[in-house]
Parts: sequence; C-alpha cells; structure tokens
Amino acid sequence: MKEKKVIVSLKGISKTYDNDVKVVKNIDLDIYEGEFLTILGASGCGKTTTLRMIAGFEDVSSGDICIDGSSVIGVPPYKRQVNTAFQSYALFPHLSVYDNIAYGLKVKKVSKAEIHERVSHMLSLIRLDGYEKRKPAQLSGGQKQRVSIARALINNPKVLLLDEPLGALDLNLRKQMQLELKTMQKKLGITFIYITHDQEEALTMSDRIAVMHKGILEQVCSPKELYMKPKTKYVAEFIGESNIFEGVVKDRNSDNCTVAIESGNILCSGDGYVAGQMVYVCIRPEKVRITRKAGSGNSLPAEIKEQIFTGNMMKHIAVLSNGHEIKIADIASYNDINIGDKVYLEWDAKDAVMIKNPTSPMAENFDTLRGVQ
Ligand SMILES: Nc1ncnc2c1ncn2[C@@H]1O[C@H](COP(=O)(O)OP(=O)(O)OP(=O)(O)O)[C@@H](O)[C@H]1O
Repeated sequence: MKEKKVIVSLKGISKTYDNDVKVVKNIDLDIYEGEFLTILGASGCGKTTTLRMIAGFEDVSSGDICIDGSSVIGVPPYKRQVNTAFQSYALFPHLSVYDNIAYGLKVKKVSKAEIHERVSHMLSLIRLDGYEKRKPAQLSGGQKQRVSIARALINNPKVLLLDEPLGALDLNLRKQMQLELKTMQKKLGITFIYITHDQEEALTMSDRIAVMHKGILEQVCSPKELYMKPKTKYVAEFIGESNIFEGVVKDRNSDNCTVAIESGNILCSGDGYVAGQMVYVCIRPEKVRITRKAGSGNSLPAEIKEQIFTGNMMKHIAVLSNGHEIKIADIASYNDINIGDKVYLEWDAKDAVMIKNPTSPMAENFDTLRGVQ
C-alpha cells in the first residue's frame, strides 16, 4: 500500500494567552495528504486556537508546526499553503459572487482568461452557475457558505481549514452541505482540517476525528473506532450515548476480563489490564438486550422505568438493584416489554469496552472486592 504523506504536523504545540491560562497543551498530531480530519470538542476546549496557529493568525507559545515538511513558525498566514473558510463567511459585501471568488487570483495577477476558467470551474463545483452577478446579500446562508469555500479553494491550497463552517445554517441545509462538502473534498483531494462541536457532523464527514478536551487531544482515530472503542471516559460520554460503570478488574484470561461492578460481575473485553486495576466499562445502549430469564453470560436483573418511542426504535430506561440507570436502544420489537416489568439486561463481552481510570489506577480495597459475586 502507498505510504501516506504527512502534510501538516503539529509537534508539541502549546498556547498560553496573556492571562497565563494554557488553552492548548502540548499537542502532537500528524495530518495526512487528502485526509478529512475533524477536531471535535466542546466550546472553549481550544479548537479555534489550534486552527488559528496552523493558519498563522496566532503564534504558538511552544512547539513546532510543519506544513509539507517545513516549519512555518514565523511564516505569515498568506505565505502558508493553507486557506481558511470561516463560519461568518467573510465575503466582501460590495463584490459580486464572481469577484469574491476571483479575488485571490486577481491579487496574484493571474491572467483574465485563466481567472475566468478557474472561477467557472468553482461555480460549477459549488453548483452556483448563473449566480455570478449576485451580491452576497442576495444569497441564502448555504449559498454564501459555498461562495466562501470556493474563494478559499480557488488558489489550490494544499490544506483548507474550516472553522465551524456550517454553524449558522439550519439543520436541513446543514445536513445537505455536510454531504456536499465531503464530496467536494474527495473530488479535489485537498486536505480538510475541520472544526466542529457537533459530534454527529464529525462522525458523518471525517476520515479521522481528533477529540479535544481542555486543551489536550483525548483520542485520534476513525469515526467507527471512536464510537466502538473509546479510550477515555470523556470520549465515551461525548460521542453518542453510553452506559458507564465504574469497577475493578477481578480476573483476566486471554480474551476477556471479569470486572466487579456494584451490581455484580461482568465479562468485558480489553487488552493489557491487570487484576486490581480500577476501570470504567462502556456499553452502548443498542448493545443491551432485554430478556425475561437470567442468562448464563452478562445478565443483570433490572426493572423497566421509562420508555420512549422514537419511530425507528424504542428507548428504555431500566434500573439495576443499586439504582444505576441503564439506557437501552431497541430497534427490534419488544412490544411485550412494559414499564414496571422485571427483566434481565444482557450484552456480549465484546461490547463491554474497558477504559482506564487515570485518577485511581489500582483498587485499595481489592481483597474485599474479590469477594463480590
Ligand atoms: N485572544 C485571547 N485571549 C485570551 N484568551 C483567549 C483568547 N482567545 C481564546 N481564548 C480562550 O481560550 C480558550 C479556548 O478558546 P477557543 O476559541 O480556541 O475554543 P473553541 O474550542 O474554539 O471554542 P468555541 O467552539 O466556543 O469556538 C477559551 O477559554 C477562550 O476564552
């Protein structure tokens, strides 16, 4: 297989603003040519600051940034091989769509004929042929955003940085633009570094997602891996819905671990854990099955407390003996399950994903816990 080329490399970058608060903490990240990489995180976690450091609008406090193999520290934004598309569109209101898109080429003194050819190509790419004479005020939000992206793409940047570009659009348009952007990115083969706080958007569009939390990267991997194998409790809770148990590893064999949680012992999957280690266990709601009789594997008694019908599934909330609530997403039809029913909750060991507990790695009262049945 062809070796992937690193196009942007963040090497231990940090950012401290004047108020002495470190908002980006020692981030290492390689982004590959042609990749759609999303930095995903809650408001204030440091996403925009990271993007602005790549673009050159903000200096790094320490660390290095390489674009296409060369350090860009001290290189001004316009000399970096990256362009940025902002949520606010940043279009020139007095210029037509054509002139807004052509702007970067005019500055570079490209010939009129070539400008015409390249702008026409962009207009068809963003599906706005025939709109070239309009002013930004005569466009819808989605159309303005497409012009803003075309303007950022016209110079053939190696990398396009997108800061919540769809944030101002309504849900329907947002979903449509997500697909359009993804198609456009694959067609052009340009690397996209995309910022969003919307996990569904990140899962839909990205080749890889970097989850950022309080200035650090919690996990960088494919959307599927992020959902199926969250590495931290934060990621498990931030991406999709989850049931999280706190427990201690009682025993392990080659395939699975037995983890003691408050309501009993459960079989989990996870490598590299030792007996006595404190862990979290994450089980997704759609992996939990409801049965009438106790099973031989993971099977905990519970009572159905709440049911929500959402059209394509039934969501149940069940309560374990210790009061812990479990979410179950049922796409099969358990029509005969009702509120107040005493049931058993089951799941496969492979779907109970273990996560390290960094605050208290080893159990202090492990001998007592060993007795938990
Ligand atoms: N120029 C600045 N001076 C001081 N602090 C700043 C400055 N810019 C941002 N911050 C702070 O740095 C932190 C990270 O901000 P940043 O804009 O990178 O977050 P974000 O993850 O992009 O958030 P959002 O999704 O809300 O845009 C915030 O606490 C913010 O208040």
